[in-house]
Amino acid sequence: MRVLAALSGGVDSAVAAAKAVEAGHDVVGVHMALSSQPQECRIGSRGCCSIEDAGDAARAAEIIGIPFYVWDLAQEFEQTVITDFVAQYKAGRTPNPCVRCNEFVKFRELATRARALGFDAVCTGHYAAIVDGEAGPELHRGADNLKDQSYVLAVMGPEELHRVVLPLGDAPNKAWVRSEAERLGLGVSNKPDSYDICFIPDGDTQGFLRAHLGASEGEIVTPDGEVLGRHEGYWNYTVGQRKGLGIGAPAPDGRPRYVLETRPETNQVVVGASELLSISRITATDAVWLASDDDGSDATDLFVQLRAHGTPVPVASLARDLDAGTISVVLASSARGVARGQSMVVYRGTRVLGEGTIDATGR
Ligand SMILES: Nc1ncnc2c1ncn2[C@@H]1O[C@H](COP(=O)(O)OP(=O)(O)OP(=O)(O)O)[C@@H](O)[C@H]1O
Repeated sequence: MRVLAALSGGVDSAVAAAKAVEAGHDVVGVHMALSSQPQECRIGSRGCCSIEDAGDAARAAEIIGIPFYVWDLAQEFEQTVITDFVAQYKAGRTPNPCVRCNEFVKFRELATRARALGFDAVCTGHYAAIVDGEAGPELHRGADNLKDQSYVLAVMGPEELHRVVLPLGDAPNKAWVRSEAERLGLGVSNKPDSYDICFIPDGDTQGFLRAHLGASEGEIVTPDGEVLGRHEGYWNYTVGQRKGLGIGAPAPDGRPRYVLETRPETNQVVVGASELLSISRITATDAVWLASDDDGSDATDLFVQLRAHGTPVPVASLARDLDAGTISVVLASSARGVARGQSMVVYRGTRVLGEGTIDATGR
């Protein structure tokens, strides 16, 4: 196959590209330049803006012996992933930008360009596996449970399943990937892992949101409306958060309070007892369904994962309406701290069946 290998400059994608070559594919490497402010790049940073990363990607391609290009997708990244990130927080949700980057940038922009140029598939260093099933390719969890990235890949949609190569799906762990990088002579074997949010390399999400959304003082209230304190922007709070509420006194019964909800329309943050966080019904929107042979109606071995690296929760029943783009589940055991805006990924065992964005929860 003609394969376009997405090289981030990190160790995973370099090893993945080398594996694609070893598997006999005709491989070309591409690095996506994703920062619109490259002048702010700091040497040693591992955000999406690092110039070092492009250089590392180029060196890896040279060692592997494949042609290499840099594509400037900064505008697409800014207009989709970053814009969506800020808008979602403003709407009182907790977005996952890696999911949106996969959806908008890697499996839309990059994959579309790859197809237009005659490539059969895109290769990435994600830890997830494409398995040949009876009804066609299936997306499964990676062999390394700790690194598994199937959660952020479900959004690729059913067509891309046929056009993606994930050589690290059966990698036992990161140490093995690093040793492979060493064996292959790739200079990036000791490079640290990338940040959670690549466009916030200093990790200060609150500072980033303050810069984009300003400050907007409002009330911190109980579910009954009692005012307990003030905040400087509801977007600084996430459902399930306990620390940093700044409301001093605990509840009258001495138990800690948690963020239950943020209300953009009234600029309020609602806090309450931990049991109020438990939910057992979820509706997700913008659904994609990857499994043509499994509609999720049989609850055997059916789970949902509700955040990256979250523990899978068993499902009692699932209903989907793909025309309306919704997936609704009743959980077999309750889940806590489920935030709107996160992905709900549906698994049968290790297989990803579908995905949607959490829009509403209920008890
Ligand atoms: N800027 C980029 N240019 C090209 N491909 C990228 C870029 N960023 C990420 N990717 C692709 O997406 C995959 C997953 O990205 P992620 O940010 O999770 O990196 P990672 O798991 O740290 O992998 P790596 O060690 O390769 O950086 C990478 O392995 C790579 O194939």
